[in-house]
Amino acid sequence: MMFDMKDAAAPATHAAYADAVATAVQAAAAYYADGSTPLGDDEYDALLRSIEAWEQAHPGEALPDSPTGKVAGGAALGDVPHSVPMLSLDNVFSAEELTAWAAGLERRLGRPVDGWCVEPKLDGLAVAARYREGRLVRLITRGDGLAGEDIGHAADAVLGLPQTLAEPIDVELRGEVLLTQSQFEHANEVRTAHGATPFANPRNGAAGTLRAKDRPYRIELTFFAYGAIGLGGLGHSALLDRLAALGANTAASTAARPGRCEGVEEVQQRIEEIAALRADLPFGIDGIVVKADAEADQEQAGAGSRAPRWAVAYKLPAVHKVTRLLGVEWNVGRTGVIAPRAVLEPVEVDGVTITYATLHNPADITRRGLLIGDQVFVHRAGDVIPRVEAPLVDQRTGDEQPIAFPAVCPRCGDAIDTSQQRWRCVRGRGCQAVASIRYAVGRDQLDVEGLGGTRAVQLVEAGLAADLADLFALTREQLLTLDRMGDTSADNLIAAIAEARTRPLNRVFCALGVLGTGRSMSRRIAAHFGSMAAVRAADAEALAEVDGIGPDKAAVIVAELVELAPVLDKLAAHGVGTAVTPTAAATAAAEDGPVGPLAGEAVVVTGSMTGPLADLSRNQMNELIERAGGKASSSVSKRTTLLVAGEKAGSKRAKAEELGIRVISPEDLAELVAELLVA
Ligand SMILES: NC(=O)c1ccc[n+]([C@@H]2O[C@H](COP(=O)([O-])OP(=O)(O)OC[C@H]3O[C@@H](n4cnc5c(N)ncnc54)[C@H](O)[C@@H]3O)[C@@H](O)[C@H]2O)c1
Ligand SMILES: [Zn+2]
Repeated sequence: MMFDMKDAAAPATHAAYADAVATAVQAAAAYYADGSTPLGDDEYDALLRSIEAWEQAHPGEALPDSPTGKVAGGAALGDVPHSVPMLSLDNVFSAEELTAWAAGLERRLGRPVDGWCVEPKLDGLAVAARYREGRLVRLITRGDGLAGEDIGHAADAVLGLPQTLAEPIDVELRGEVLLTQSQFEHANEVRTAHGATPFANPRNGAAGTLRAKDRPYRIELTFFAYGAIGLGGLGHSALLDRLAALGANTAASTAARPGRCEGVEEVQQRIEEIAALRADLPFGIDGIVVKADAEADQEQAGAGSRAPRWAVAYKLPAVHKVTRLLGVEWNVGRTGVIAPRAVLEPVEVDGVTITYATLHNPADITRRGLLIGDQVFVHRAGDVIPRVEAPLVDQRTGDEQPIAFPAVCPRCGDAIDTSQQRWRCVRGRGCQAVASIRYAVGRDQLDVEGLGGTRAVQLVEAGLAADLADLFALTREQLLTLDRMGDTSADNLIAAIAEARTRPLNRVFCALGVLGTGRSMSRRIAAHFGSMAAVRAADAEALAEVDGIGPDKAAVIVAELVELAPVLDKLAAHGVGTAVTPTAAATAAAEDGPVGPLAGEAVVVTGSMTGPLADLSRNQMNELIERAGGKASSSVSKRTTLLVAGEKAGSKRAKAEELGIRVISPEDLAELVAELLVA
């Protein structure tokens, strides 16, 4: 199967072994007390496996407080004795281990197992619920397996755990109590509203809630029954049906319903099915439990001191991991929604490294009580976007900082509509329009003078322009309808726009604001394809041929261009960006290599320009160099062949001299490319 947890190597020395035991004991104590462990479950499991490995290699030397072989690792206690011990489960981590385990059970029985039951391993806490004449009289935790804690005070708030059964019988139900995802979200909302610290994850919340007494608020939990004492004569799947008939909630009410399987192959298949459902289940599972279904098989197999021999947990990779919240970014979507995103210290969850997680909306941040610098639980399952669950409040150092909420739209600077949970720029879609027009008319793109600041806002608000292509359709009469727009400014603006019509392809492309394509990438794309039509016709593979575009970026560019199709069509209709630039490839093919006064040169420009080049921006300089057949770049390296050093050239000049690179002045360069300057 796809899940594989490598056995950790045994500690090398006795001291390392003792350290490992101490770490595990501490983690388990925190985990069973209120779930506040700093270890992810897979880290704990790996630690336990390494402890086991050492103990197997050193028989008789195990430390007495070692967690191996104990229910709850010996960390939980209680004073209400259990009628029948409440055991844990042995684990397997792969299809091979499961097959070996099943074969072992059949060897022990001396016959094939008479059917299996496969069900979700609910990620909560085991409880025993005692009923007398059908009425709930006692609710107890698992504790150390022999005795647990009385948590009767919490019974009221546990949904799916009936106060009265459908029949007046004496019975003890066993099952799991957990917080569903929505119960967890609600719990943290209620807790932060009461000034209490949020729960780090649902399991932690379930543990804390079951224990707590006299809280000024109520948090609901959910019960799933999966066993009973006193309902003999039934196989496991029949027992589950009976529990449901008595009125208890079981996993049969969920998409991951328990099912009987005949052979191990069928078991494997159902495991895959339930694993695939995991991300969409409204509650957490940390594995899948496989049980021999027949009562006769169960009785004959019996139990060890920690776990039954007729059932096993097939563990799924941990979906909760602890990492650090480094910051929060606020991104404005195309419709103006302002969404916060958590920036995380990279952490691997289920084979994928995560650096971002969703925070949904500002209320969500408040509800989770997050601070920058917090250790947080992140959750990732399947292809769902990872989410931050909550901080580990007792790991705080005091250096954590509050998360700053934006006061104005981070994209256009206008006000934010905070009346809904999802914050939105008051401009809605117009926010994108203003920002994208402002970018498009910038000095290094279309360079339209007189369209900065409020003019772009006015055009968008008057409905005269929704994107950069609309600028080319503007008439003098339309402009004159705008506030504070006189004849002269209207004429000037019309003239500036007319001039922008003739901008070369690289600048028009850059003006589109396609993700990941700044000035220099736009130059490369323009040089490679030669026309907007060729860029639009390119698929990801063709785009990936451009220097610096990998397959991921190529796919993003293709997707963005598809979205921009209406804008590109309008631009083409206005004749903007349609001029054909001789492509680098065509030039090379025709002339056996690039041509021009800077052919073959890798050029870097530094310092301020003087002489004939004094007025050129850095972008214009780079364009000039490329028109002259050179390759412009921004940093000096061994590949650089020419440095143009203007006034106040600093470290780049020093580095070029150190590398023995030819250094010339702006005037020298102007002379070299004089032909192009005249044109
Ligand atoms: N992160 C940590 O620091 C830390 C510390 C201690 C333990 N743990 C985790 O706890 C687990 C060990 O705890 P455990 O002893 O409670 O055992 P377990 O969780 O591996 O398995 C036994 C438990 O599974 C539960 N369960 C859920 N669904 C069930 C079903 N359908 N049928 C039967 N039982 C079902 C029951 O509560 C049962 O007691 C390990 O997986 C470990 O990762 C983590
Ligand atoms: Zn905005």
